[in-house]
Amino acid sequence: MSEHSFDLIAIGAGSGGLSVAERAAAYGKRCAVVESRRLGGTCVNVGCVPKKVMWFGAQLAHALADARDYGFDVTRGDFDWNTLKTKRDAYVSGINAWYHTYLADSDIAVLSGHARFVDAHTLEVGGQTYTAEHIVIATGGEPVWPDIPGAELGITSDGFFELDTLPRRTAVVGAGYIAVELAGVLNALGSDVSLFLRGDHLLRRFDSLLREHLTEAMLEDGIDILSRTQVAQVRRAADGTLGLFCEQGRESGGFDAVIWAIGRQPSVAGLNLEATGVVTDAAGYVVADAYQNTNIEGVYALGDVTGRAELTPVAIAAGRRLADRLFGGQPERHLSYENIPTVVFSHPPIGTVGLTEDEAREIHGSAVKTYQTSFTPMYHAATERKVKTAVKLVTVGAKEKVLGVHIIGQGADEMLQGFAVALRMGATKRDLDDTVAIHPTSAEELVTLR
Ligand SMILES: Cc1cc2nc3c(=O)[nH]c(=O)nc-3n(C[C@H](O)[C@H](O)[C@H](O)COP(=O)(O)OP(=O)(O)OC[C@H]3O[C@@H](n4cnc5c(N)ncnc54)[C@H](O)[C@@H]3O)c2cc1C
Ligand SMILES: NC(=O)c1ccc[n+]([C@@H]2O[C@H](COP(=O)([O-])OP(=O)(O)OC[C@H]3O[C@@H](n4cnc5c(N)ncnc54)[C@H](O)[C@@H]3O)[C@@H](O)[C@H]2O)c1
Repeated sequence: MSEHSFDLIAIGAGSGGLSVAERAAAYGKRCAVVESRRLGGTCVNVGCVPKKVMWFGAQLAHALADARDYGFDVTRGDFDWNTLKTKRDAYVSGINAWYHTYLADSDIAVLSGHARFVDAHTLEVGGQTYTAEHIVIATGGEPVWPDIPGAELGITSDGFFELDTLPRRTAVVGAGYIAVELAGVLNALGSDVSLFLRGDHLLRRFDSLLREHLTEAMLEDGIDILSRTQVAQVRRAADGTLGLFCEQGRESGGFDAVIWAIGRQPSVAGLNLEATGVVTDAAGYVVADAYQNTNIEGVYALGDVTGRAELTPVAIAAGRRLADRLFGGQPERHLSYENIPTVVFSHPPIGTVGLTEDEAREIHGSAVKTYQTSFTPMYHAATERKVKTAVKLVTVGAKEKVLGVHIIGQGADEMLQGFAVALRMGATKRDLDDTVAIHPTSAEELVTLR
């Protein structure tokens, strides 16, 4: 095999591309990843990792507010954005560097540059051609910018991670994961945040219990939530601040930053997919079947570029399973996209897996039974600030098989994983009831629901 010929090339060294190449290499295959930017992709550089560091900072800000109630003589004092940003960026750079060493140690070639298909088995990167029997499109996605006058005055989540100072006033536009998470972080760290929703609710696809509790908590934290407000224009005022002009005639000014969090789109520009005949859908996502096959033999797609459950562990799981299937003698191995647990790192966090109540009722009608409770967790017994926790179980049939577990509240992020295992194994309400509670915790409410 020449140095330009591989068993497998992954385009994109993000969660998906790295995992498929890593697993394929473990089977003794000759692999390469192509990356035009930094190793690690969205999650490591402008996604989960730096976001979670900021979320920890925000959690600490909330804890500082509670500390006096626990007897500590502390005042909030100044917050130095630069300290947090510098430590966060150093942590991310450390992961980038670790990947370089790890890939070299794993005998996985890194081809730096933008990949462009020449044909289904040939790529051009930096003027050089490379061939592989198997090519995996794992190019991920990028933020959507609105097509309105003044859009360029705002930033996206990528720009959020470049901010050198904490904006005094921030407008966040959107209602999904990113809008909710960034609004929560900025607010906790001291920015005056307004959240502009196009529709009525944030996190539209989530269970209503989660939506309602989060809205209440965000309002309580001082975030201004403007629903049914479609931003039509951004203008810079004479004092340098930004103003939003909305279709509904509303105007809102004085912002130091406007963050577009209105969704993401697949990164397929410049890939020259036409040379392969690989089919994309109307939104540009690469169409892949349950086995990550595209319509062209030897070309696969996984992760965000396929538009399904855009989460890091999903891209990783799809990549590993694809390598197991191609090289590990497991011809049926593939990822089930059902019952994928997910956490929104809001304040408080949300953990959710399975069907929402509305989805379950649509499928199973009156066979659905739900259990729910809402309470003030013990942590807040001593604090003036009260943030509620709420849980809901969605079950079906006489055996009350659990179809959905929905949690919002302190610790929900760490609570969910085990319940996701139970749901995957087909747990019933009785199984939860028969599990002895852990006391005193919030999680015990899920095994004591009546
Ligand atoms: C702000 C934010 C927060 C998030 N938080 C979470 C979270 O908490 N938990 C979670 O599970 N998920 C989170 N996600 C989602 C997660 O980051 C993605 O689902 C995950 O990174 C997808 O992995 P991927 O491999 O499909 O794509 P990516 O990680 O996007 O990797 C694709 C890579 O391909 C490269 N590339 C693209 N085109 C080419 C080309 N033609 N040639 C060479 N290289 C190319 C890109 O530079 C990129 O590095 C978050 C996302 C964002 C934006
Ligand atoms: N904690 C996590 O795991 C996490 C965190 C961040 C992102 N992600 C992943 O990344 C994906 C993308 O996140 P996202 O927040 O960009 O997308 P999203 O799809 O979750 O939300 C996009 C939001 O923008 C709104 N919107 C769309 N066009 C608009 C417009 N013109 N004006 C106003 N609002 C508009 C939509 O109604 C929606 O609420 C998520 O779906 C998720 O899979 C995961």
